[in-house]
Order: sequence, then structure tokens, then C-alpha cells
Amino acid sequence: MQPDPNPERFHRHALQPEEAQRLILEHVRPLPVESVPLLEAWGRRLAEPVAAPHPFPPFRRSGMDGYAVRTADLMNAAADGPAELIVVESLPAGKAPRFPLGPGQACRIMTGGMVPEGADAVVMLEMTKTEQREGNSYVLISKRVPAGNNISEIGSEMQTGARLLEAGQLIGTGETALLAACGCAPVSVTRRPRVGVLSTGSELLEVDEPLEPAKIRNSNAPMLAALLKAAHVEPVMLGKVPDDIEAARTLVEKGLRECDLLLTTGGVSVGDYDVMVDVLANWDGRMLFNKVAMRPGSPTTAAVLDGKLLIALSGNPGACFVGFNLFVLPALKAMQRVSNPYGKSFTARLGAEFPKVNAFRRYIRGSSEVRDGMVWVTPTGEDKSSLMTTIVGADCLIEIPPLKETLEQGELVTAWRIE
Ligand SMILES: Nc1nc2c(c(=O)[nH]1)N[C@H]1C(S)=C(S)[C@@H](COP(=O)(O)OP(=O)(O)OC[C@H]3O[C@@H](n4cnc5c(N)ncnc54)[C@H](O)[C@@H]3O)O[C@H]1N2
Ligand code: MOO
Ligand SMILES: [Mg+2]
Repeated sequence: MQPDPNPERFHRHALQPEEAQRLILEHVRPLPVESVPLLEAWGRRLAEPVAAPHPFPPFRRSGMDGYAVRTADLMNAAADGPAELIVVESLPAGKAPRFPLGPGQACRIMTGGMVPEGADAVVMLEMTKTEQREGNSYVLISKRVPAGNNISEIGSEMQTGARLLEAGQLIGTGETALLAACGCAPVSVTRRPRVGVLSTGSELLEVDEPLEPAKIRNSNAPMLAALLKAAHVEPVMLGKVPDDIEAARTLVEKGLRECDLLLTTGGVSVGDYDVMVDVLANWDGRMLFNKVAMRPGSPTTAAVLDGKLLIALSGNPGACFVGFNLFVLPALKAMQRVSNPYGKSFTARLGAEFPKVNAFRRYIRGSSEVRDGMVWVTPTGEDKSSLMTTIVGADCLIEIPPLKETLEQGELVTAWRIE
């Protein structure tokens, strides 16, 4: 098969990365909402904000094992003249007090126990002595304590109506604890995005196939699956197609029917067999862009068909990785109702000089470390979009602006966290 040379391929309008991101986000549709049991909610994203339905703690709670007292009774307590209080009740956690505490009285209370009315402090057990006399129990306290001592007031952690979690927030450890404490079960989450992964390229072998002349194993599809799993999204593996327009079109259309978002790799540049270019040149969908003013990943392409997004990533592994972080991750977040789905940047010092002259902005795979109280970011290796070895150990993308001269070691740069 020899595709017709298409002069349009050579006339592309390059968008700035921010414009390309914005265009993608404009075409994202939030996915439906579903309810899941709390223990299945970890790694999902909340469909709606969560506010505290009641104060927490919901009662005045002891923070220590000891005695609930009235501080007025301890006014004259001293080592040589301890206050002596009669113990009227024992309050394990979970038991409501039967009566309020009167003057001269104390309650034995455990951590997590409900402090009785009238008491305004808890004295820890180690600061007390007890005595038994005539069938009664007395506690001796030889030191004053301030009012409020060892008591968590009602609502001291959260008041009724306090906004605790946002729509789109990833449910992790702390979120799970809060949802449980607030009785939010089942949890309202966005359905997990179904993301198709399709590789193009006649040179691609399966991972378990032996090498053959001119062939390589498909590494982008497993890499994208790993990236999706790291984002708590289940990939739908659609396999690979050779550089054949009809075969590619069939699988692209099937992928878009079955998935919420389709990712393809390869075939987006100007080569004779760059099959995605031909699929997208003649189909019912709408092209959003087919060039981004960045390296790697300049031929990254995006399109929509029937309201669903196709992000056609470059075949070069490094460019595929960068394209996923810059364009796919924000889309996945927006599909799951994250209000600010963009990546997070930070300012750091460049760990090694960057001598390359750039017409386009570059996103270099880098690793970050704190040295002498400063964050430093250093490229993980040579900046070539064909390399996979530089993806290993990368925890950020170092942004290098278009430059005519070397960027020196130690200069301040922007870096983007790889999540
Ligand atoms: N004349 C020009 N040539 C190229 C240009 C250009 O502007 N003019 N752009 C270069 C840039 S930049 C990039 S990036 C690549 C983009 O290539 P494609 O997205 O079209 O990808 P392919 O041609 O299919 O493959 C490129 C490269 O990646 C390997 N590859 C592809 N798929 C996989 C996979 N699933 N796993 C591992 N490796 C894969 C493929 O074998 C090629 O080596 O184009 C430049 N060329
Ligand atoms: O845009 Mo490409 O990924 O630099 O080689
Ligand atoms: Mg190509």
C-alpha cells in the first residue's frame, strides 16, 4: 500500500502547548456518576463535593485516659494538699454519661470517652492517685490544670457544613477516613474512564515475539497501560495495526465506539506510511490540532468524533510519554470532574547545563532532588524523543523555553511534576 502524498501534511499550524491543552479540555464531557461501597472507592474520584453532615467530634471527647473533673475543684490543689474528689462513674469510650458532674466529683474516663456535662478538663491518669474508703473511690490530684485540658470540643476538627472534599478529588487515605467518619457510604464517584490504547506501525512485534530484522517490540502500548494504571484508569487494550489505512480506520472507529477516550501511538508525522494522518484526513470527525510548538511530541494530534476525543500520540516513546502527561492526564481528570485538571509546576535550579538551541519549547525528562535547601532538576539523560531509558527515574518534566543560547547549570527553570 502506498498512500497518496498529501500536501496538507506539510502545512500544519503549530499551537502552543497551552492552546492545545485548552482545546482538548473544551471537548471533554464529564462521565456519568455511580455509587460504590466505601471500600471500593479508593483510587476513584468524587463526583460531588463533600461537606461535614455533623460536627466532629460529635461530642466532647477525652483525649486521655484519666479523670474528668471541674477545674474549679482544683483551685487549691498542691503537692502538699491535693484536691480529693469522689469518683462517681466510669466512662469507657462508647458509653454516654448518666449524669452531669457536680462540685467535688470526678469521673474515671478513657481516651475517646464522652466528657460529662459540668466537667471542663481531663487529668491524665499518671497525674493522679486513688484511694478507697468506706466503699467509695476517691481521686487525689496535686496540680491545677487549665480548663479544656485534654478535651476535644464538639466540632473542633470540623463544623457542620464545613467543605471537606472537592468534586474530582482522588479518594486516597485521608479522604477514605473522612468519608467513613461522615457516614458517606456508598460514595458517589465518576465512572472510571474507559480508555482505548491502539498502536500503529508495521514494525511492531508483540512483547513475547523474538526480534526480526527491521522490527521492534511494541513498548508504547504497555507504557500507556502503565501510565493509565498509575492514574487509576483501566486501559482497554485494542492491539496494534500495521500501517494500513483501512485497518487503522476500522480499529480507530471501533475504539471510539467502545471507549470514552482513544489513545493511538505512531503515524502522525509526515512519513509516507504515517497512517493516522490519512485516517484523520478523511473521516467524519473533526481535527482539533495536528502540531504543537513543543519537543518532543510536535506532531501530537487531537480530534473528536461524536463528542469523543481521540488523542494521537507520537510513536517515539519519549514523545508519547510527554504527550500523555501534557494532554491525556488533564483530559482524564476533567472527565472525572477535576475543576483544575492541569499539571502542577514548581520552580527549581537546573542541575546540568542545557546546550541545545531550540526553536520550540522543550519538555525534558528529569529527576528532582533537594540540595542545600533548594530543589534541583537534572535531565535523566540525553534529550531524544526516541529514548525510553530516560523515562526510567523521571519524576518531572523540565521546561526549557525556546532559546538561542545555552541554559547554564543553576539557572531557575519551571518543572512539571509527573504524577
Ligand atoms: N521529515 C520529518 N520527519 C519527522 C518529523 C518531521 O517533522 N519531519 N518529525 C519527527 C518527530 S519530531 C517525531 S516525534 C516523529 C513522529 O513519528 P510518528 O508519530 O509518525 O511515529 P512513527 O513514524 O510511527 O514512529 C516513530 C518512531 O517510533 C517508533 N514507534 C512507533 N510506535 C511504537 C511503539 N508502539 N512502541 C515503540 N516504538 C514505537 C517507530 O518505530 C519509530 O522509530 O517523526 C519524526 N519524523
Ligand atoms: O516532536 Mo519529536 O517527539 O521531537 O521527535
Ligand atoms: Mg512517522
